[in-house]
Amino acid sequence: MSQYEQLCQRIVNEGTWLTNERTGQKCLTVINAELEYDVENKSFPLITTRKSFYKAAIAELLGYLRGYQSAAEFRLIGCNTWNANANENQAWLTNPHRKGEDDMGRVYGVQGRTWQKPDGSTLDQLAKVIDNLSKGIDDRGEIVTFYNPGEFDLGCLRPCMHTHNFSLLGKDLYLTSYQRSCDVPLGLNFNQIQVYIMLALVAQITGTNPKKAYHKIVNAHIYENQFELMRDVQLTRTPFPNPSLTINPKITSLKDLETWVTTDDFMLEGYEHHDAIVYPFSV
Ligand SMILES: Nc1nc(=O)c2c([nH]1)NC[C@@H]1CN(c3ccc(C(=O)N[C@@H](CCC(=O)O)C(=O)O)cc3)CN21
Ligand SMILES: O=c1ccn([C@H]2C[C@H](O)[C@@H](COP(=O)(O)O)O2)c(=O)[nH]1
Repeated sequence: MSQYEQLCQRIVNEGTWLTNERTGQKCLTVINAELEYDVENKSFPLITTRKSFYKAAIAELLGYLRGYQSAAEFRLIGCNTWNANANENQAWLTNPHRKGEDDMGRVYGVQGRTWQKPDGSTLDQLAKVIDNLSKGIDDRGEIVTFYNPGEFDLGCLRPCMHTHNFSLLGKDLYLTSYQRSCDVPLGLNFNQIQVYIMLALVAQITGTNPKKAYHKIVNAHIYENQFELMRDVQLTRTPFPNPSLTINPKITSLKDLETWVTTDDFMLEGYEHHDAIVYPFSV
């Protein structure tokens, strides 16, 4: 079993059923999961016990790095994951801060690229980190955080994977990413790809060597309408070895990421997988 399936099995064996008020669903839940990705050896953590639509996960990350605020911008680059939270969640639809169709509000990349300061100016957390790492500097606060409790009412959802903390040891780059809440059948399929690529990409554009990425999850859950598919279908399958991912070496700056990079600049080799499983999504 790979670490992903081990976590799924642990939830099935040891989880506690909790009712989630926001979605009205019960979730089988465990607390504290720690995953590790070997970026140095290009072992790409892609789910193999079902087909992964990994390009959408890469597009979602690109949208965060660009500071997108609209589900329409995400759709244009091949990612449909924000349509429901932007347009179908009742609490957000009636929120006076919502700026109309597809607006997600001040979530994720909006915080990462334009954190509002008290004087009315904004702070670009990602640019600061990339600038420092490019100069070989780690001030022990190379952090990009999307978690801004003072602005939760300005966004459609609180960020789940909320903080990325980089560390430099000489030329070697590490990443520790923190996630408060994880939909293991759907969200984690995307989030593990994103943590891996976040380290690989930032290393590439800062001229450092990617080593390991550490992914720390607090609340890891399976929704009740996903449970049987997970236990009786996905967990009965044997995983294939991890595929490997190559990133276009022409990507060398944050500007490149903001302007011309697409999901075609991420090339996958050796992806063997079982059939697709369509898990229900709770808004
Ligand atoms: N309940 C819930 N779970 C999540 O994982 C989640 C949210 N809400 N809200 C915000 C984002 C949106 N995310 C999503 C949303 C949908 C898929 C999804 O449907 N994935 C499909 C394939 C999607 C495709 O074809 O592009 C899958 O089978 O993995 C994944 C992540 C992750 N986040
Ligand atoms: O990147 C993401 C974004 C969201 N999720 C999941 C985790 C939860 O199931 C929902 C968010 O609901 P909250 O009530 O705000 O916790 O979305 C994810 O796994 N990964």
